[in-house]
Amino acid sequence: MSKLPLQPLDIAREALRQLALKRVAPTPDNFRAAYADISGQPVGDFPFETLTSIADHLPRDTPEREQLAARFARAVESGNWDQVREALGATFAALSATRPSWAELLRELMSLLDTPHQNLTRARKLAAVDHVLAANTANPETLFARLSGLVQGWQREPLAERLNHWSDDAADAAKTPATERRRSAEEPADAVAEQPSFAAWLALLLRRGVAPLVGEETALAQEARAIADTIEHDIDPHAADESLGVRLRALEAKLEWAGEDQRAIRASLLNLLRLIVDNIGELVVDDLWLHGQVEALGLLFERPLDIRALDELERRLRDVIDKQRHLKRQLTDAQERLKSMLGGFVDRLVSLSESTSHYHQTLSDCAVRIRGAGDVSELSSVVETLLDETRAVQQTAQRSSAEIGALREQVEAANSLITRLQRELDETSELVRYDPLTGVLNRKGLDEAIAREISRARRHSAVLCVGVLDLDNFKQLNDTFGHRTGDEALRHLADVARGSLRQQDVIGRLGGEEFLVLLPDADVEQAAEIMTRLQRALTKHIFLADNSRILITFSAGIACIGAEETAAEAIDRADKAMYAAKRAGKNRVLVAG
Ligand SMILES: Nc1nc2c(ncn2[C@@H]2O[C@H](COP(=O)(O)OP(=O)(O)OP(=O)(O)O)[C@@H](O)[C@H]2O)c(=O)[nH]1
Repeated sequence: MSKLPLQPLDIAREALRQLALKRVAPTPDNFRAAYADISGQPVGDFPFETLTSIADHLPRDTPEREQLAARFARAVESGNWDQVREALGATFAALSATRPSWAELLRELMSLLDTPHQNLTRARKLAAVDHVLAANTANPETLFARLSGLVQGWQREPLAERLNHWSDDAADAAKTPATERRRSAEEPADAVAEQPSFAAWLALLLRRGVAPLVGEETALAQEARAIADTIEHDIDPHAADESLGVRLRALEAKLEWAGEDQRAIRASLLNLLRLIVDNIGELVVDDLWLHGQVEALGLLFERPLDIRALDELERRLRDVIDKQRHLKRQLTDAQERLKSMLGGFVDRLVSLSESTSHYHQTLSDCAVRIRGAGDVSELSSVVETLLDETRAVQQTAQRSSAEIGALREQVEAANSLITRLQRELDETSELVRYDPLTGVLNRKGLDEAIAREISRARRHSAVLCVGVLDLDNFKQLNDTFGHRTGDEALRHLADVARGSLRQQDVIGRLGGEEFLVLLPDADVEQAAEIMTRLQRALTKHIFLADNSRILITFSAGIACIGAEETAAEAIDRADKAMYAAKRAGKNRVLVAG
């Protein structure tokens, strides 16, 4: 009778028994040697180390993967190629079975788009899909992986409590008698509770959408709420209701008129604002900073207006007004001083001309007296008069010249004081929110923007990332081309950033060649892509200095502000990632751990 070949499990058991009998420690090497001895396969031929390292790196994030990885590890440990082959076969079979098809992926994506999530709005989900599609057109495999990642992320998101999410009104409306009447005998009760009726939606739209939009206290809002009441309590939405239709049509017509009025008012207000800004531009003659601000205001008008743009407009206008007020005070002071100096000057001139005209008169009198003089004694009295008068005129002239000299010194001192104050105001610019060199926010402006964006993100349960960006080898650029070119390079970076960042992103200068970017509604991956796009933009818009083309690069670190984290902590993490990017060879973007 032929002996059956031993099974791997039997061999393994026997190998362990042998080791125990021989009192040899059951280390992996000793076990493999015993196993090989019993199975008759030589040890040296089998790449234990390589395969063990592969087994160690297999993913174990799901129970199924854990099982597959354990099976592969056991096969490697057995040193048996057949088992390894089988384990690999099983792994591949499981992989192809678990990967969904494109159709399945898209179906799941669309279904998740419409699923209400606690922390994700539909708009944000659509924006994420849009972003993934835009960034991965070239490679279908990457696109598949990124979309799958998105789907898996959404699947992990907590669901919104549907009725709360739709609002209490919708929940109430869904349970109105009208809805109850619609419920058919075989329809499960909770299906109706789950899905508010069309009427409930319409009522919600009127109450929560239309009424606040037209102003809560207006007659239009009252009418919208009254129709919502009717829909919720009195009307069977399936029955055609004439009077409701008439009221809705009337409301629609009034809304259209109100909309036109509001559009006209908005356009007039914008025109007024533009006029004011243009006017400020005309008034400001020689202040570079103010000119820059007014230009920036003009540019803001070019963009589609949203609440962020209006915020920015308001802040810049306030800065301009503050600065103008400050300058105006200084100019008024200086004017007053000049006026009083000129007054003194004119007084001196008047007294000088008075004394000289008196002198001229005396000279003519003396000439008459000289012509008519009968003796020397008469002449000597004339000479004495002449000498006295000449001395008096000389003294007045000397006094006037000394006083005019002093006045001139005072005017010069006042002038240089004004120039110094003006320069200090521009240089420190801590009074305002913008960096005078680059036009982006300064630290003060950044602090305000961070506070604003954090509260906005927390209000909307949205993500907010920060990026710290530091120009590479800037000292070398300064040393080679001069400080002025260095300044131009900073300005160039700010200009390119303004063109490349999204409208909602905010950039500010932390100091020197270091900048901070706030990236609302972007997760770390999107934030890193936005910064990488800025790097590419810098290679497209090359910096020109003295006919040299200089490639400006930067290193950046990204961090998303955690729910329990302060902005300073996140910026600190981004800063560390930026330094890691420098150490890793510069010109790269790293995400903070
Ligand atoms: N032109 C100009 N230079 C500045 C300004 N602020 C700081 N700097 C210069 O920026 C340089 C920064 O040098 P480093 O800190 O050594 O940085 P780096 O040369 O960019 O080196 P890495 O950061 O390691 O790539 C210094 O020479 C500063 O004098 C500025 O407003 N204008």
